[in-house]
Formats: sequence, C-alpha cells, structure tokens
Amino acid sequence: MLSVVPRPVVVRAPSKVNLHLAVGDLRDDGYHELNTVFQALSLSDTVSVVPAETLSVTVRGEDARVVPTDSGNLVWQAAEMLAAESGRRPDVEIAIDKGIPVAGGMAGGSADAAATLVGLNALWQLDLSREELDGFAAKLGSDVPFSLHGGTAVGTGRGERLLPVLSRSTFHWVLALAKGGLSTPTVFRELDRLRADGNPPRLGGPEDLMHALTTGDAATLAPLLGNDLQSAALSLNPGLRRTLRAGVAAGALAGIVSGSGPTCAFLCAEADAAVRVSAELAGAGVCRTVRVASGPVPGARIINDAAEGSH
Ligand SMILES: C[C@](O)(CO)[C@H](O)COP(=O)(O)OP(=O)(O)OC[C@H]1O[C@@H](n2ccc(N)nc2=O)[C@H](O)[C@@H]1O
Ligand SMILES: Nc1ncnc2c1ncn2[C@@H]1O[C@H](COP(=O)(O)OP(=O)(O)OP(=O)(O)O)[C@@H](O)[C@H]1O
Repeated sequence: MLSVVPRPVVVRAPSKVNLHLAVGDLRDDGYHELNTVFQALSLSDTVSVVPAETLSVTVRGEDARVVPTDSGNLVWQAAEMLAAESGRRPDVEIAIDKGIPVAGGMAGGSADAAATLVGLNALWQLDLSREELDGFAAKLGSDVPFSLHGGTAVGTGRGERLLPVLSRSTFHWVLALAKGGLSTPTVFRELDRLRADGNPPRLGGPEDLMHALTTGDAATLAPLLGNDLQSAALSLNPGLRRTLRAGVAAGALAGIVSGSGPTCAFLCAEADAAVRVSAELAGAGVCRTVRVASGPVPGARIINDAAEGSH
C-alpha cells in the first residue's frame, strides 16, 4: 500500500509600505482612524500548510528567533479561526519562510496571516468567498485585509476598509532594514503623546498622491509621500533621521519610515537607480542591511497547485 504523502499548499504574501499614512484621532476602541494608501511590495514571506496530527508553527529566515511559534503567532490564530468556522480540528503544520523584517513596519505578521487564510481555504477546501476571507482578515489585524488584497489601495477605518487605487506603473524601492524593531502600539502611543505636547503638522488627504499614482511617474510621486507616524518613530529611534538622510544622499527621490517603522523605504527613479542606491546605502553604516523591491504586486497568492496533491 503506497503511503500518500500529503502535499502542502504554498502561499506567497507581500510586504507593504504606506505611501500616505494620515493618522486621525484615537477612537474609543483604542484604534486610530486612518486614511492611508497602501502599496504591496515584492519583498515577501512564503507560508506552507500541510495536514498534520496537530497544529504547529515553524519559522525560518529573517529574525526567525524572535517570532513566536505558539498562539502568539498570527498564523496560529488564523488556523484556529478557520478551524472553528468549519467545525474541524486545526490539524495542520504551518511553515513560515520569512523575507519581511520582523516588527519592521511592513506588515510581516499580517502577510503570514493572510497567506494562512488563503492556504487553508484551499487545503481544507472551504470555498470561503473573498468577503468571508476579508472578514476573518479584519479580525486578525488592521493590515491583514490589505495583505490579502495586494496592489495599491486606500485604507480607511483602522486600515481594514479598502478601495483599490489605479497605479499605472511599477515603482522601485530600496528598503533599509534597521537593527531591532518598533512595537506598533508603542509608536501610535508616542504619536498621541507628541500631539498632546504640541501640535505636530498632520497630513491632509491622499488626493494629490493618488493623482500622482495615475501618472506613474516616480519623480511626481516622491514629494507627496507622507507618514504621520514618522515623527513618533523618529522620536523612539532618532538614528532613523541619519538613515533617511543617507538614502536621499545616495540618490533616492525620497525616503519615509514604512508604517510604524523602523524600516525606511526609499523611492527610486527606476530599477537601475534602486540597485545603485542600495549598494551605497549598504556601505553607509546607517542600517542593518538593505533590500531592493518593487510594487505594486498581488496580495496573498498560492504559488503551487494544491490540486496536484489530490491526484
Ligand atoms: C501602522 C500600520 O501598519 C499602517 O498600515 C497599521 O495601522 C498597523 O496595523 P496592525 O499592525 O495590523 O495593527 P493591529 O494589530 O490591528 O493593532 C495593533 C495596535 O496598533 C494600534 N493601532 C493599529 C491600527 C490603527 N488604525 N490604530 C491603532 O492605534 C493599536 O494600539 C492596536 O492595538
Ligand atoms: N508571523 C509572524 N511574523 C512576524 N511577527 C509575528 C508573527 N506572528 C506574530 N508576530 C509578532 O508580531 C510582532 C510584530 O511583527 P510584524 O512583523 O507583524 O510587525 P510589523 O511588520 O511592524 O507589523 P505592522 O506593519 O502591521 O505594524 C512581532 O514582534 C512578533 O512578536
């Protein structure tokens, strides 16, 4: 009797930057109202799910040692959520291959959670719709719906209410990965503290930036990048000022802190410029390491055909 080796479902999920991140006031539920424009980038994680005796999580790659492998991991929570929904045990082994910096402001955990929702929907043949998956994603975290959606999109609410945005061309980015991370809630709290102390300028709406996206011209887009969390991230990690200056000195069109940081994202004129900027930045002693990435790219997608496993 041939033993059938269960085939895994493998999903790739992108990282994100916020091209525009306007943070509104603190809501009663502890979240801030956002008006943001997300872009999904080619720097990604892959998550594989395969049937097993019991639920387990393993992590390889980028900062794997600081990523929880118990119910603290968002993929664990995603698996338990879908298992409860479908009245089954979460009998699955989840293997995460990380390329997205941990606690870096690029929605790494959110990407893995979105990948797990997509992977289990296929593995367990749940046939959940986009809307149903979006509902689970929003419960897992404010960035998870965008990790599912990918592309370029406006996020409102906590960031979980999405509207697709036309983005005509591919944009080329250099990412400066920092030593250590920043806790997202800590950065939001720091912004509230700074706002209580003074009245730092607040970003307006994303209209100008969205128009620039339709032109597809990086030089038009660059001066419109903005992030209300940047002042809070810089207050918590002042060394990032040097990183931001170094990226522009190396030839980037503009640089911003990615989401809650500490990763700094530099928009470059085109692919060759990004390679040159990354080489110069890597040698400038202002970050742990650098990555080159482009966007927009699709959201969480299966990259092997689960159907093969069922022949
Ligand atoms: C900073 C961003 O990455 C920008 O896209 C997101 O707003 C953060 O998304 P996320 O990490 O998925 O955030 P969640 O896991 O939903 O929330 C973590 C914590 O961040 C803070 N938080 C998050 C989202 C939001 N709109 N307002 C907030 O104040 C809250 O303290 C919350 O308890
Ligand atoms: N799959 C996961 N990958 C990375 N971190 C995870 C994961 N699951 C849980 N975590 C925990 O979440 C914390 C934040 O990690 P994550 O990489 O999601 O931050 P982030 O990219 O800044 O998120 P965001 O940009 O959405 O705020 C980590 O310190 C880690 O302890």
